[in-house]
Amino acid sequence: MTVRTIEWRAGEVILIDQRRLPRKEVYRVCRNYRQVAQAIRTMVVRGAPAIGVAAAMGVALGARRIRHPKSVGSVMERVFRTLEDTRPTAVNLHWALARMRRTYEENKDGGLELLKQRLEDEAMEIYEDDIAANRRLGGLGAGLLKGSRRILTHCNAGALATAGYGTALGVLRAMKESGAAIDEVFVDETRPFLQGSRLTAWELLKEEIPVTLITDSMMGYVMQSRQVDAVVVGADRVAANGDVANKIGTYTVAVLAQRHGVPFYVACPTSTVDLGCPSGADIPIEQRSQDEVTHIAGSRIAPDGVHTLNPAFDVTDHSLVSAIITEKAVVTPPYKKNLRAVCSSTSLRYT
Ligand SMILES: CSC[C@@H](O)[C@@H](O)C(=O)COP(=O)(O)O
Repeated sequence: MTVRTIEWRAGEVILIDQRRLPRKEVYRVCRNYRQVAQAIRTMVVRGAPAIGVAAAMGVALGARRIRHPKSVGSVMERVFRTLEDTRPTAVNLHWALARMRRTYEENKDGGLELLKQRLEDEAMEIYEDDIAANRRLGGLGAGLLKGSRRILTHCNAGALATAGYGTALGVLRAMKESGAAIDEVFVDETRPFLQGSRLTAWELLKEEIPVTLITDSMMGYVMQSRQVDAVVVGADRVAANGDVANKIGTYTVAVLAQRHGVPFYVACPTSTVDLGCPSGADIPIEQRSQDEVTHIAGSRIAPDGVHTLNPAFDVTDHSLVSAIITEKAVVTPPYKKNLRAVCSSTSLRYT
């Protein structure tokens, strides 16, 4: 099955609208960088690697529409700033924009047409690199999870959350491709945005991987009743000490996994590791609209005027993480030393 999450087509960015899944497969066409920024902000496209790729394509779109060489500097600064400000937690967004900015700096004096081409090439390379990284980490993860037949995942870390293939779901895909038996994948629905029930369940069904949907409040029950052999989730940012920011509720899964002796794995490309961020306490946590909590699919489910909280992510302490599966290696504790060794030594600080 091929899910086309994101595509560059002759100067347009085509995105599957993830807000409409699973009921409708609708594709949105972004013709300028502002539309890409809006798509990221409103979760048409979501998932750390996918929003990084979308932002990179947004930069290429921004450059493409420049007509006068004199305005390059001011327009490009606006493009970078607008895309930077879309979502704060997923470091892949800032990582991809840093890559695009380097390309911009290296080519800004070489003529407008060349600059446009170089930015488009770089965005396409970020796209291809992400798929390649997912495939590699999927293979490494499949080796690590060998023998785990009942797996639990949270949120959506699939093809929809990346340029393709997926991270946590990439591991499951690679397991299936290698002939490993998967008896059951528990997917919790992941309130409030329901990435688990709407997106992960949809992807796994299409992939013909056995999926059992549970509500978030059932996680403890399935672990306590010994129905789960391993947990694998994605990540939005991994700090230098191995603390992991991921979708709200991940911390709860990790605590339960430790309580019940279930290994808790994080699957992410090294573009999700932020060596410039010392610990989870330094990761900015996005706070989203209260409507996501008070409404489901447009219907109000809470009384008018109720106070809500809507942090989109939480941080799982590295002591709860059994291993971090990247495209370069499976990283185990001590994370501070081993993450630095595995990732490149470049240590940019992304905010
Ligand atoms: C490979 S995706 C990893 C994470 O980005 C994913 O688990 C997640 O938390 C997505 O959050 P979202 O708010 O849907 O963008």
